[in-house]
Amino acid sequence: MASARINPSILSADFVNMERDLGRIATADYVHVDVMDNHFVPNLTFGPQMVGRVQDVSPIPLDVHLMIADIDRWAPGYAELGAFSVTFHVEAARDPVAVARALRERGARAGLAVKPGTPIEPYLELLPEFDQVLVMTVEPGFGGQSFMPETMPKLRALREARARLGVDTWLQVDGGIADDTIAIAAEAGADTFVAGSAVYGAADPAEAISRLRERAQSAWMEP
Ligand SMILES: O=C(CO)[C@@H](O)[C@H](O)COP(=O)(O)O
Ligand SMILES: [Fe+2]
Repeated sequence: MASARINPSILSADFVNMERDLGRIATADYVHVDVMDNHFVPNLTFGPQMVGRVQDVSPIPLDVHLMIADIDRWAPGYAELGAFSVTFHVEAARDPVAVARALRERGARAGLAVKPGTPIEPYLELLPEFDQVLVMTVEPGFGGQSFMPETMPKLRALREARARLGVDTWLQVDGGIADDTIAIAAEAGADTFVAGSAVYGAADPAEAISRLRERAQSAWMEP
C-alpha cells in the first residue's frame, strides 16, 4: 500500500501567522482547509478570498473541506481557485453527483463528506463519482474534539465497496486523529488522515507528522 497521507488542518494554526504556520507543515501531504459558514456548522472560518491566498503561498496542495450550506452553488468556485481536492457534505447538497462532476470538470478531485450520524449505505454505489470520501470522526465545527470510534463501520463498508467496484477512492478521516487513535482508523480502512490539534499542538509539527504517518502504516501491516 502507498504511504499514509497526513493532512494537517489549519483550523488549529494561528490565523494571523498563516504563512509561517503553513511552512511548519511542509513535510505533510496536503494542507486541510476547513471552510465554515456559521450556518451548516456553528462556527465561522474563512471563504474564497482567504483560501485563494493560502493556495498562493502554501508549500503543499490544498485539501479543502467545505462545511457550508448551498453547496451546489458554492463548491465549484473552490475548484476554480486551484485546490487539489474539494470535499463537501452530502447533508448540504441537493445533487451530490452533479457537484462532483462540476468539481472534476474544473480540475479538482471530488470528495464526499458524511457527518457521524449520516449513514454511508445510500452512497456506496456512487463511489466511482468520487475521488475521496471523508468519514467525519467528530461532529463538524470545531477542532480538539474526541474521536468517535462508532464511525468505524462506515470505513469498513467503504473499503469493501471500493474493492467490489474496482475504484481507487481515497478514504479520509477527520476529527480527533492523534497518536492514540490513528491506528484505529487505519485498521478500519482509512488511508488519508486529517489532524489539527495533534500537529499544531505539538512542539515539533514535522515530527508529529512523521510519527502519525508511521503509526498509520504500522497499523496496516498488522495481521
Ligand atoms: O473539520 C474539522 C472540524 O469540523 C477538522 O478538520 C478539525 O480541524 C480537526 O481538528 P482536530 O480534531 O484534529 O483537532
Ligand atoms: Fe475538516
